[in-house]
Amino acid sequence: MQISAKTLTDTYSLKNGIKIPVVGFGTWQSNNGAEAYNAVKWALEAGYRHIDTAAVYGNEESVGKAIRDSGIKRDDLFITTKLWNYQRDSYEHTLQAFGDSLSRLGLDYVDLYLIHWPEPIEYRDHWQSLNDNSWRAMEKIYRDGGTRAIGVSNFRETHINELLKTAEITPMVNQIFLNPGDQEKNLIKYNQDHKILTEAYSPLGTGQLLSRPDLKKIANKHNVSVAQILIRWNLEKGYLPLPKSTHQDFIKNNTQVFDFQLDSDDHRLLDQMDGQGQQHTEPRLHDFQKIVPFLE
Ligand SMILES: NC(=O)C1=CN([C@@H]2O[C@H](COP(=O)(O)OP(=O)(O)OC[C@H]3O[C@@H](n4cnc5c(N)ncnc54)[C@H](OP(=O)(O)O)[C@@H]3O)[C@@H](O)[C@H]2O)C=CC1
Ligand SMILES: O=C1CO[C@H](CO)[C@@H](O)[C@@H]1O
Repeated sequence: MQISAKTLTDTYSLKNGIKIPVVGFGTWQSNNGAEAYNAVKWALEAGYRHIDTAAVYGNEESVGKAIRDSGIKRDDLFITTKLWNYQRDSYEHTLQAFGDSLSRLGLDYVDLYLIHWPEPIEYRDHWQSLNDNSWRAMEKIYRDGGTRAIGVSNFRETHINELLKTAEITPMVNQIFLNPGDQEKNLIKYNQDHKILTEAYSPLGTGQLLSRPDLKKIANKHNVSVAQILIRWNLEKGYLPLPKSTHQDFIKNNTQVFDFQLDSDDHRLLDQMDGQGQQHTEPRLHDFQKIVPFLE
């Protein structure tokens, strides 16, 4: 399918008019230090201008340093970070968590700030009020210019419906697990109806989709990699993929998604993959407490 984007710097528009580059670079499981630093450095060299991180990834310092060292004008970059569960038991803690993320990144503002998960296990019995409090703080951060857009991640229809009952500013983005194996058609329609841009996390299924023979067949037909097919599928659907890699050759390969297009046979095969393989799941939060000591 033809798409209007021709490069990584082409953009979608959020409902508040802010432009967001059509592909973002993922950084989960890129360790703070040389790994995350080099990955972001290579991504920026390869042409990415949109970087996705999160407090819980533990790498905001290295991500921020690579951004600052790149010499690229801040205005030309789009940086997302996310509010982690443990830091959002109150309005004040959300404000504090945001300030901590900004200092770790070494930036004056971010472009997008997301609530990372709607229903942290510990707060399950009162997730509505938890989200209301965090969202009020997100609105303040937005109004104060700390972020150019606000949104949510892993929210289902019910979570957004609840949020909309009290929100003064409505979410601009919903970042969800999305790839041909889990196509989330209803949630995407809901996002579209509410002018919420859908961002696709784990577009390569955290690497698990890359060895599928049916995808390899499509990739071979176009003489590209499976990763390129999956990123291109997202773009042709109008979503915003966030592929991650720590290898310079993969990082470059994943940018080359504008010189070929999927045909109707490919789309039919890709559509049939819905529901096959890994599906959206909620993590056990305790696992993350151990790996990110500064958030405990
Ligand atoms: N909001 C949320 O709750 C979540 C958000 N995310 C965001 O989405 C991003 C992407 O999702 P993620 O689950 O990390 O993984 P992806 O689906 O992007 O897959 C990444 C894996 O694919 C490998 N890979 C990447 N490109 C290639 C290639 N061209 N050839 C071969 N292998 C390749 C990587 O290898 P290697 O790294 O070794 O190079 C890595 O193992 C995250 O990094 C994060 O920013 C992810 C999960 C949850
Ligand atoms: O962004 C994230 C990285 O992946 C984790 C899943 O294992 C998520 O919990 C988290 O939201």
